[in-house]
Formats: sequence, C-alpha cells, structure tokens
Amino acid sequence: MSAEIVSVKNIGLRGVAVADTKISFIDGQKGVLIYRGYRIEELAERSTFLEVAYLLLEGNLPSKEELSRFEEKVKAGRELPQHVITALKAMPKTADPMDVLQASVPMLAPDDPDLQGAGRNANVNMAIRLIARMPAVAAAWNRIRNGLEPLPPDTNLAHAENFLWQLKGEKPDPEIAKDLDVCLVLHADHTFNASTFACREVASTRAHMYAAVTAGIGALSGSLHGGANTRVMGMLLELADVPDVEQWVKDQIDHGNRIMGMGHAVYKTIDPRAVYLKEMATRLGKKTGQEKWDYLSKTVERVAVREFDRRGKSEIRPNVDFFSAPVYHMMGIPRDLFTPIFAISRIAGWCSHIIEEKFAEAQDKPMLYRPQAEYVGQYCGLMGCVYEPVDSRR
Ligand SMILES: CC(=O)SCCNC(=O)CCNC(=O)[C@H](O)C(C)(C)COP(=O)(O)OP(=O)(O)OC[C@H]1O[C@@H](n2cnc3c(N)ncnc32)[C@H](O)[C@@H]1OP(=O)(O)O
Ligand SMILES: O=C([O-])CC(=O)C(=O)O
Repeated sequence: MSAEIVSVKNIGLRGVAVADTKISFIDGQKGVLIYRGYRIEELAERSTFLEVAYLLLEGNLPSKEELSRFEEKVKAGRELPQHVITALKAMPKTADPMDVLQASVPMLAPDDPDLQGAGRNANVNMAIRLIARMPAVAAAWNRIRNGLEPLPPDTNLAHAENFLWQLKGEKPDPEIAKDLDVCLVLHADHTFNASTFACREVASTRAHMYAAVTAGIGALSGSLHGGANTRVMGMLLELADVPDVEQWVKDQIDHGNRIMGMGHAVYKTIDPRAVYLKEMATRLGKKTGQEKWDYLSKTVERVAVREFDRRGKSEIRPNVDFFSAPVYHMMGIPRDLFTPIFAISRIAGWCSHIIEEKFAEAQDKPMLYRPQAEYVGQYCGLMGCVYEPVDSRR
C-alpha cells in the first residue's frame, strides 16, 4: 500500500541510529560503558552518584564548589509536597511501587517553580528536584503501605544514606550505603535504552520534563527492561527450595523460557556493570552472612552460560539486573522496590537525555520522532468499507 516505507520491522530498531548523543557510549562487543567520556569502572570507584548526575546533566565533572552546591540543591529538594503524601495515603496498599512512582511524578509537577521555564537552567532545576524526590516517594510509599508514617529527610545524610534512612527509619551501615551509591552510579545511564527512548520521544513533542519522565518509568517497569531485577530475585527465592538447581536452569532453557537478568540488546559479552555487581554480591554475602544468594546466583550463571554456549548463543551473559537482585536483597530492600531503585538512579540519565533532546545539544536528531507502521488491517480501498448502521449489523 505505501511504497515509500523503509522496513526495519523485525529488529526492534537494533543497530538503527535515530539521533546523536553526547551523554553515554557502549561498546557491546568489548563490554565497555562510558558516561561523558569516563569509564563506568572509574566512576564507580571514585565518584558518588550525585557527582555522576552532575556529569551527565552538565557534561563535565564538577569542581568541589560546584559539587557542593549541587548536593545542597538536591538536599533542599527532598521534602515531598503534602498533597503527594495525602495522595499516597489514599492509594490501595497493594499498589505496585513502580505504578505508585509513575503516578506520583506528574503530581510533583505543579509544585515545581521551574515548570513553566523554557530554558536549560529551568530544566536542570527540575531534574535536581526529581533526583531528590523520587527516592523520597519510593521510601514514603514503602512506609505508608506498611502502616507507618513517612519520615522527613535528614540533611546530614548523603543521597543513598538518606534514602535508606527514609526507607527503614534507622541510620544505615556506612558500607551498605556506599554500596547502594555505587549501584546508583552503575545504573545512571545507558544510551538509547527503551525507557530513555520513551522519555526522549515524549520530550520531542515539547511536553515538559515530568511528562517525559513518567513515560520512562512506565517503560522501565517491564520485565524485559528494568523490571527484570525483581524477577531475578523471584527466581532465586524459588530456587532456594529446589533440590537440583542445575536441572531447573537447564529445563527452563530447554523449554524456551527466558532466564531473567541474562541477555542484552547491546552487550554481546558480559555487561561491565554485572562484573562489578557480582563482586559486590560476594562481599555482601560474607558481610551479611547471606552467602546463599551469592551461591545461587553464581550457580544459575554458571549453568545458564554453559547451556547458552552449548546452543551457540554465547552472547547471552548476565546483564545489570542479574546481580543487582541478590545485592539489594542482602541490603534488606523489599523485592518490589528493586525496579524503583533502578528508576531512582536512571532519573539522572533520563533528565540528561530530555535536556539533550529539548535543546538539540547533540548534532543530528529529528524535531519529532514519528516512525511509520505498515497497515495490515481491513482495507476496502480508499473510499472505505460499506458502513452498516448499528441496528442492521449482525
Ligand atoms: C536494564 C535492562 O533492560 S537489561 C535487560 C533486562 N531484561 C532481561 O534480563 C530479560 C531477559 N533477557 C531478554 O529477554 C533478552 O536478552 C533481551 C530482551 C534483554 C535482549 O534480547 P535481544 O538481544 O534483543 O534478543 P532477542 O530477544 O531477540 O533474543 C534472541 C535469542 O536469544 C534468546 N534469549 C535472549 N535472552 C535470553 C534469556 N535471558 N534467556 C533465554 N534465552 C534468551 C531468545 O530466546 C532468542 O532465541 P531464538 O533466536 O532462538 O528465538
Ligand atoms: O540498554 C538497554 O537496552 C537496557 C538498559 O537500560 C541497561 O542495560 O541499562
């Protein structure tokens, strides 16, 4: 019907460049991830999450003064508006935390003094408030659904520390808070992944930042994307009662079921973040006396890798969601908060991409994303099908 359509239908846009970006870079064959020129391993070792958020948003590492001003702005933005707390209290206690997070972001918009601002600074200010408030929403929801009052933020605490405090109501172990901060660094950006593309697509319509982020949260929640981490933990919990773990993994693959947390649209080798998280899982297993989860995840990895290799699929290796699951579990975080924690980190990348999209900060990109679909439905010619009035339809 439409001769001009360029067909890339069955590849999920893999390998199709739809825009330029200056924010992050992946070498999927070598397993390398770079944010604004810096390798993820170096950032994980040497930077905090807020330093990385500044890097992603502004394009350069902050000076000491710039970092301290940025941290102060984030601290100042942590308090949730009362109407959001009231709305959270009215939600059914069974609501999934990702749904709650997705519903809460637009509720934060009217309270933002920069919402009507069209410039880059206004958008960075909105990003800072989202970075500050998304952890507060996740923590408040966890308390409210458990019949507890949300806790006020503590300005003496750093970003991950404050999240753990608002979540649990006790000062966190410094090593665990540091590990969580590293997890936030590792998840902060990943080029044009599904949720970032959703954000950029919405931003390209000139919708505001809160509208664009809401789309990203929805996309992240799916089990093929960020939602995989909760499913990995579901699998590990199930395996705790399975006598033959090797056979279970083999059966899953034989039956064509996907092993959650394995495989990646871009990496054709192990995800560099999984390498980091695997070591963290081992260390946390020893520290918390929960080596079982470390052992189980490594067993699944070993058997799955062997089975994938045997089937000529040696590109299927653990991704970021695989070892983050035992890590968060050993930190005492409820399973359905794993994906919200991903969002609490990825918000830095989403906002950076929304700003890049809005201000066309990289060279080539369309004004508005608008792909084509090939129509394969009912067709009776350009005059349309004969319309039967409702009373005479059978
Ligand atoms: C933060 C993130 O979003 S990371 C990804 C998180 N998602 C997951 O962990 C879910 C499990 N993984 C997957 O479903 C996939 O690996 C994806 C969707 C992430 C990427 O997959 P793609 O590279 O696009 O490949 P695609 O989905 O087309 O699968 C290619 C083949 O590998 C197989 N495969 C891919 N991943 C897996 C897996 N985890 N377990 C079993 N088989 C798999 C597919 O069944 C398919 O086999 P076939 O060719 O025989 O039909
Ligand atoms: O890039 C992707 O397809 C998935 C993603 O967001 C990530 O791995 O962090």
